[in-house]
Amino acid sequence: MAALIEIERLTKRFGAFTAVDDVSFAVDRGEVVGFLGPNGAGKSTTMKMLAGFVTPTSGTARICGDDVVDRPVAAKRHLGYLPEGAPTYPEMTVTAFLGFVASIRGYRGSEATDRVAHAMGLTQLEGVRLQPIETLSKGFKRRVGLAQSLLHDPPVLVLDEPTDGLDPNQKHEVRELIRKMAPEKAIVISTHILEEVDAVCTRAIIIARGKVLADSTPKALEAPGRTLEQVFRDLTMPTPEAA
Ligand SMILES: Nc1ncnc2c1ncn2[C@@H]1O[C@H](COP(=O)(O)OP(=O)(O)OP(=O)(O)O)[C@@H](O)[C@H]1O
Repeated sequence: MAALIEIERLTKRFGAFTAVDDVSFAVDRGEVVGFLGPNGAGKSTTMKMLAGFVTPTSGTARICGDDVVDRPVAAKRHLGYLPEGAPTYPEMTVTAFLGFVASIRGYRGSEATDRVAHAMGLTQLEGVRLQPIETLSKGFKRRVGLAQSLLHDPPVLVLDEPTDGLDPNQKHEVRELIRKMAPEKAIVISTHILEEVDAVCTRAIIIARGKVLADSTPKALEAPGRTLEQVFRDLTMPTPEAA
């Protein structure tokens, strides 16, 4: 069976600058891929192309077999996407925003209400359900973003720094949630927290200057006797000649 995420030779250029350079990888059900790289490596741009927010310059991306450019609506149906930053519509309450997302996803009546309640439960948002999103702390805003990505229980999740801004307890909760969902889904998370990779990821892809430099299990990358941080630095620190 084909992988749930299939990326082939994906490239994005902004003018003369190549942000994502010939990136290929596939993600199967049950895998949690940690997408790592220094600032500006091309992680968010790759995720935005998967989510259909940025059009690739060349190459292809498919979600559950649907090409994100040729079949954008079908591809988005299979996908939960957490973008960087906070959700839009800051003046909406949490319940109203998630209700709006449920209606866009095609749910009506009690099914919509149940979906919203379930997503709020997974992300522990019940206590702030009637608060406008703009009045929430950074961590709560992040969880609203996560809740909208999970609402339709998609088989593929693309989460751009899901634990950014969360306190240690919430980080733990979100990692547990990702671990719990993992067997049923293909998940890609970008992160700067290397312990997170050890904690939740079955595989790590390291990218720098738009190119994939490593793609392996965290264990294999670390062996023998190296930490993931050392591997990350060795691969991504600019050499004096390149600088
Ligand atoms: N719309 C755009 N126009 C021009 N350049 C862009 C645009 N979007 C991204 N870039 C550039 O592409 C490069 C990759 O950016 P991207 O946001 O994908 O990196 P990242 O790996 O997610 O970084 P970070 O870890 O800082 O979030 C950066 O140099 C960025 O400035």
